[in-house]
Amino acid sequence: MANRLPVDLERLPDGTTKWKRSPGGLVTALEPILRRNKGAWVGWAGVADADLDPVVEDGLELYPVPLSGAEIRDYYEGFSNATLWPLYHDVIVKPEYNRDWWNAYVEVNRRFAEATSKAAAHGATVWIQDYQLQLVPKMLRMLRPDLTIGFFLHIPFPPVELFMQMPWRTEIVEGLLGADLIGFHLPGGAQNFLFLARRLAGQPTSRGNVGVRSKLGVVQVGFRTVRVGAFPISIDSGELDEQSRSKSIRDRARQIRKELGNPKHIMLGVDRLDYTKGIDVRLAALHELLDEHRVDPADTVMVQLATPSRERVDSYVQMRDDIERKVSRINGEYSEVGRPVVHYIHRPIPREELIAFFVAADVMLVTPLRDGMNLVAKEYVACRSDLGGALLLSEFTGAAAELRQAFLCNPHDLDGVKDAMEQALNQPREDGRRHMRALRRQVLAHDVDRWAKAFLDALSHSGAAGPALIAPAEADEADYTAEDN
Ligand SMILES: O=P(O)(O)OC[C@H]1O[C@H](O[C@H]2O[C@H](CO)[C@@H](O)[C@H](O)[C@H]2O)[C@H](O)[C@@H](O)[C@@H]1O
Ligand SMILES: Nc1ccn([C@@H]2O[C@H](COP(=O)(O)OP(=O)(O)O)[C@@H](O)[C@H]2O)c(=O)n1
Repeated sequence: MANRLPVDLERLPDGTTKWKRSPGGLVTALEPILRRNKGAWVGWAGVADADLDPVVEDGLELYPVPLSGAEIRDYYEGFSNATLWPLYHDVIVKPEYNRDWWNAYVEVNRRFAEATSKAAAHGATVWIQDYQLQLVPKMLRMLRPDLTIGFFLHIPFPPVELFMQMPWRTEIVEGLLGADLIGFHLPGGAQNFLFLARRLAGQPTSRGNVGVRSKLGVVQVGFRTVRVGAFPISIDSGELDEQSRSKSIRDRARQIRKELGNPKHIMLGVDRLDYTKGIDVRLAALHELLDEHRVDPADTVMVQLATPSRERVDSYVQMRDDIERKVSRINGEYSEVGRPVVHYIHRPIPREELIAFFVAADVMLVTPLRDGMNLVAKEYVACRSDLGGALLLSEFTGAAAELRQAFLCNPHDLDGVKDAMEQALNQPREDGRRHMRALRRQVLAHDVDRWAKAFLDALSHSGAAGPALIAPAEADEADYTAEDN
């Protein structure tokens, strides 16, 4: 179950409807998993007031949950994306704490819990995805104690000092504790959560370090044991590797280079248009490198593919204006007629076209100020069987914990980003091949199947379905406390 179905319903001008792929990495990651495992997907169809019966679409069983226009405003755009999203992403913009939005969040979470309670067979396993649905685990457990419930958070779980701003912090922690297993991308998020479970919910927890896909943390909630772990998500890397080797993609990649004027260097950004992604940072870096004659506008091109996202949320409206102003300033100062330095596309791009761009690009720009994982970084690597290309990667992405051979940068340090960009543009070919080989080893070995298997194996060994992985009795008495620290 996730806020969005893997497809959005599109209403066409002639009154008919069709389904189209919905945006974001959560769908990229989960769609192939569900397809292979024959599960049902409960979620919103992406438009207001679509009260639809369950459907089978392209082999996937979908259970649409309706949202009214007011709920989209208050639950989705409001509490999910103007409160939780900025709070969990280091308060890059100021989170808004609005009581009406909170009430809508509770109400919609209840609707998701009820819809799932009706759809799930006796004793089924339910996997709840992401920050929009943090109250569902507890609500669903109350409705259906027979279920095994997992929860995975796709965005960062914030440091305790920031989470404590949340007026409904205890309700959220208690909501999550309804699950048998709570997964985060990184051990740090799991550890932040364990601290809050002690501090806010007053539950005893384990104190040792959480590992990656190992050494789960434990929260004792009455007679129930809730496990907490780190499971970095990934992509269907084998499939992408294969697709990117096809003749049609190779031909299209060559054609893209030609259409861009066969420049010496193509830099590429691929993101939802979101202030967390640091699109402004890479544009500022490029602008200064051009000013300092460290990048030559005659032989370098940047392409920014930006999927429209959350377009009615104020901070997104402002950010779009800022990005578009930066793009036109660079082009105004450095482009020639018919040869822009920055190509900016604010539309969704077909999947095959995107893969061809990955194959064509010499430097991939991934510069978020904060990102739970960032699947684009992994997709680029999976598409480079030729061992060409370079990845510029922000340290503040989940992906940076695994992709250590990238050109890592701190997006808050503009000089550092500029240096890393320049190095990536000019790296010697043999060094590039060595780095890309190592990156590919990581991404191809740790694919999305492995992620899902690690999570679901841990879930099947927990809660209603089996014995504790770390039995409370095994833990040192001193490891358990309900007091603050
Ligand atoms: O549904 P939207 O509001 O249009 O947003 C799209 C999705 O964005 C977020 O994706 C995250 O999940 C990725 C996969 O785990 C991860 O790589 C990335 O760092 C996250 O930002 C969001 O978490 C999803 O719920 C949204 O559907
Ligand atoms: N213009 C774009 C931008 C991203 N995407 C896809 O959207 C997903 C983004 O995932 P992500 O984990 O990097 O970031 P979020 O958008 O989930 O925060 C990737 O699978 C991209 O390939 C796209 O299809 N078209």
